[in-house]
Amino acid sequence: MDGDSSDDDIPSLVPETKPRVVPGDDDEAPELLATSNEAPRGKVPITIVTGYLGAGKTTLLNYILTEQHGKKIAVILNEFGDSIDIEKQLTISDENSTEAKPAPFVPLANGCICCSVKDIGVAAIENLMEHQGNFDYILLETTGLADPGNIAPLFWLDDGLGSSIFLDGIVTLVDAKNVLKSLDEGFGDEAEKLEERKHEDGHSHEGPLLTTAHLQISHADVVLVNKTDLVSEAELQTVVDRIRSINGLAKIKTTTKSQVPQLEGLVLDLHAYDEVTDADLKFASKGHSHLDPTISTSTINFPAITKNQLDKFDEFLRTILWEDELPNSVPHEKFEIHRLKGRVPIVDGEVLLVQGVRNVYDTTEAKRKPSVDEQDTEAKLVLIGKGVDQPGFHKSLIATLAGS
Ligand SMILES: Nc1nc2c(ncn2[C@@H]2O[C@H](COP(=O)(O)OP(=O)(O)OP(=O)(O)O)[C@@H](O)[C@H]2O)c(=O)[nH]1
Ligand SMILES: [Zn+2]
Repeated sequence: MDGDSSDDDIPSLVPETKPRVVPGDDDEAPELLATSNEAPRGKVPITIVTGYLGAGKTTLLNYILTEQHGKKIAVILNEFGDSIDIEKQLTISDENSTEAKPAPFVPLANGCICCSVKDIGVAAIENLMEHQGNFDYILLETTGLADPGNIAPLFWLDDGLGSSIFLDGIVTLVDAKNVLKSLDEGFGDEAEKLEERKHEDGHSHEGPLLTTAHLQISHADVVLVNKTDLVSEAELQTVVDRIRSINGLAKIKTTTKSQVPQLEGLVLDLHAYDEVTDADLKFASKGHSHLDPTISTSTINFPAITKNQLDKFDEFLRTILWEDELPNSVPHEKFEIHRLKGRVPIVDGEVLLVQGVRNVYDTTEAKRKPSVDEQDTEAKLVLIGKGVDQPGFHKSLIATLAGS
């Protein structure tokens, strides 16, 4: 397959500067955004809080706004008056202030500031950034129907907002009582739309339903299974197992009233888009249940690659992420990748870390740990999505690396 692939387009995988690659429109040459390889110091981290209608997102943010956690957090709620409690806080804060309200940002007693906007648009965040110094963390609640895969690249990419903000991770709230139904049928209007679409297309054999609930779980770095008070132990376990089978990489915690046992690592400072630890990937590779017919997690294990194979490895990533194809014409069923993480040791070199969300991906080199053990010779690529558990992935990767 070397024939028509133009070598000029292959981004360097030996990053003095970190390549961040975005596919252009179909006929455009891909755009390559160079960024510095430094930790995102000086940038404000943002955690996206997503989850289905009524799952407990606002309850979580409310909880954080009133907790004493010693952090200055800016909370952006996507709907004004979304929660009565927040409204109350807004009112109280306004009363305390003598000035005309410089809406929409309201300082709260514990050092947080709160903003309520209809649109989670870029403008709200730019407005917020003018308050820089007043806070050191941003939490953003998306609407219940949001697809986090579309939002994440907004903050992950280095142009525009990404220069002052970095994406720390995605937290998905799940309603323990309703999530299984949402996964099987969609939710309310969505169920009807999905049903309609099926009829319009005339594809009754389209395969299993991909709902918003799937998208929110497959992109999550942390899943909080909330409303545990409404289900039995056994039901809760079923829910957790189903979520685990969809997303083998996410941390899963159960909560009532969105009361997370700790913020650090569960809502804040997730580092989901910069670190790729061996432990994360090992965990993901364990489960092979197929409890969900639509989305699953799959791991490709392969030997460490050589420096000469870096371009080939990148070709593999580009082909699966941008073209939804397996290179080397390996036959396959249709697939769709939502999230990707990998650790790929380079023989006599560093370890390549790979991050992907939908068709955007990023590679960085991490220093090898001094101890030489198994993780230095084994590479792992974890894929979350539709149809990612086909043996063709492994076959195609090995063939591509071999350069045939
Ligand atoms: N029983 C029970 N109710 C809960 C729990 N957590 C939240 N609720 C209630 O569920 C309702 C919805 O919670 P919200 O926090 O507004 O949910 P949301 O995800 O922000 O909802 P939308 O913004 O409408 O998508 C509220 O009435 C909450 O009080 C819980 O653990 N158990
Ligand atoms: Zn809400």
